[in-house]
Amino acid sequence: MLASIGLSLLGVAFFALLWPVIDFLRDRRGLRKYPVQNLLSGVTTLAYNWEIGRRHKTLRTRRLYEAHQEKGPIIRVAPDWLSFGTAAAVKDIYGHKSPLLKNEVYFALQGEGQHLANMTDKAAHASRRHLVAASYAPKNVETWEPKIADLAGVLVANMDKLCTAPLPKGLLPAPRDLQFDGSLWGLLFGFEGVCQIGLSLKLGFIEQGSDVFTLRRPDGGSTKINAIETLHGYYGPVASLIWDTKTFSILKPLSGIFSKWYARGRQDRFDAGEQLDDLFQGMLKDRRSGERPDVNQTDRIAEMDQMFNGAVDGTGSSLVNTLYYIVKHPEAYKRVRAEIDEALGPDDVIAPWDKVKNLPFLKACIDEAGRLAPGVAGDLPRRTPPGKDYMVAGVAVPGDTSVSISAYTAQRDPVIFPDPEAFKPERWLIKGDDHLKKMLDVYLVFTMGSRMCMGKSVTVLIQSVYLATLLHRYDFALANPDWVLEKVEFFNQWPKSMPMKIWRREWQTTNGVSV
Ligand code: HEM
Repeated sequence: MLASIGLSLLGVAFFALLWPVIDFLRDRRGLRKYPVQNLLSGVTTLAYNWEIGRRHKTLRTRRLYEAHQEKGPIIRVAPDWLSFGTAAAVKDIYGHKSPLLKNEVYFALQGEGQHLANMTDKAAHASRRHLVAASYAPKNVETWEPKIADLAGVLVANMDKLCTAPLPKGLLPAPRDLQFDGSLWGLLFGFEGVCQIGLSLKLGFIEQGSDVFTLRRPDGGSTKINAIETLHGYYGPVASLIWDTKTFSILKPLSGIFSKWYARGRQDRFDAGEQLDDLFQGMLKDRRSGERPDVNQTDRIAEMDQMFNGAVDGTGSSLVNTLYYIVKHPEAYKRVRAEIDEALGPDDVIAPWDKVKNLPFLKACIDEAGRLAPGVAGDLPRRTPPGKDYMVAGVAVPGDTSVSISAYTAQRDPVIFPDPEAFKPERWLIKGDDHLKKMLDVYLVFTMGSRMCMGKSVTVLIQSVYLATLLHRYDFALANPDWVLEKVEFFNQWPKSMPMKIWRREWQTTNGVSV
């Protein structure tokens, strides 16, 4: 009896292992002609999980980019998934007119509720987007700015304490002077800034200089957590497992665990009659009709999950990367500083939005840092419509196949971005032809089309105020000119520590007194 059960199990296991190989050999989709990313990419999606999860000295998006350089413009990254390597694919996959839907990975990401980024039904997505559009509208910057200005004030008070003596020209900072961790403060500011605009949630990260937060548990008790560390600890395994949508279900019960607690706190404030001007408010009370909208609490929790992922990570890592590239490139540093100094007076301690919202070179630095190091680095797979071929970059892709091009790769296409590895903010300021349009047409940091990021105005405000405030008041130096910022990448890119020397600039105030 036992022997026959054993044999049956062996048979099932053998078939389960063999079937993908048979399927690969049958090649019903005709994808075998494309080079594979690794030996198993044509056979099992686990090959993709492996690429995400494995430790390697080169980051995953970089490896994929290099694989495209070596193997060609189309690579099979999973049995039914093609990765593209030329910017020509961007519009076909993500553009306004693209009929492609998000692929099944986004289904897998749906826990009990759905958020905008993982909704796959077009009508439901359009209706949710319409509902929250008024909350995200750029005109709300006026209500968001005081929150960010207050935060920047606390930041400055802390930065002043980290300042060391000015660095004499031509010298390197002493190791003991590398007091400012540009990654830590950037991530903290991004997280706190987004939470204040999104949820009116004051975390106290900038006051305390750490991500420790006390969560109120549903049972009335409280738990201290390292918020950023905890989220990254969760999203690391998620990003590695999610692609194998069946295996991922074991992690699903964990999704939303913290968002539930944050959402409860926000809901309590609403129930107590507080009318807060934040992004969450629109899901509690329709900003147009004043009615209670058709969004349940599980969906609100899901929206928060999305915020604690791309929104805080994207903003935090942009702050870190832009400061890194500026400080590393003396010419850009000088130019952006001159631009900021011209816009702000010596008495402007916190950069007012009104004075920094139209600084072309600062904006170019942010865009260029995003081009080289997109915070949301992972592939955003879309599915071709079933039953017919779909053209991507001039190539017929069979129906019901996943396709993607990572922002990291698209934004290094040398046809659109000559000298692609160089940090050249000035490329965004070239005038006179359709050069800028060509670059924007393939700029994928926020993706594009109907699924484009809704939080761009939020993050642009946070980034402009943070960077202009810091660059106006302080000087920075990395350990040495060759120092390189390291990162961890799962789905988003997380910068590792960036020790810098920080010191107060000296300049003349209007009444001639040096401050
Ligand atoms: C530099 C910062 C940011 C980056 C790089 C970024 C990037 C992205 C990307 C790539 C997507 C598309 C995801 C996909 O297709 O799977 C997205 C969607 C989204 N982002 Fe952002 N994001 C940033 C900041 C924010 C902020 C601050 C918020 C809100 C507070 C936000 C809210 C959203 C929402 C709601 C969506 C879903 C849009 C939809 O599918 O309709 N993002 N973001």
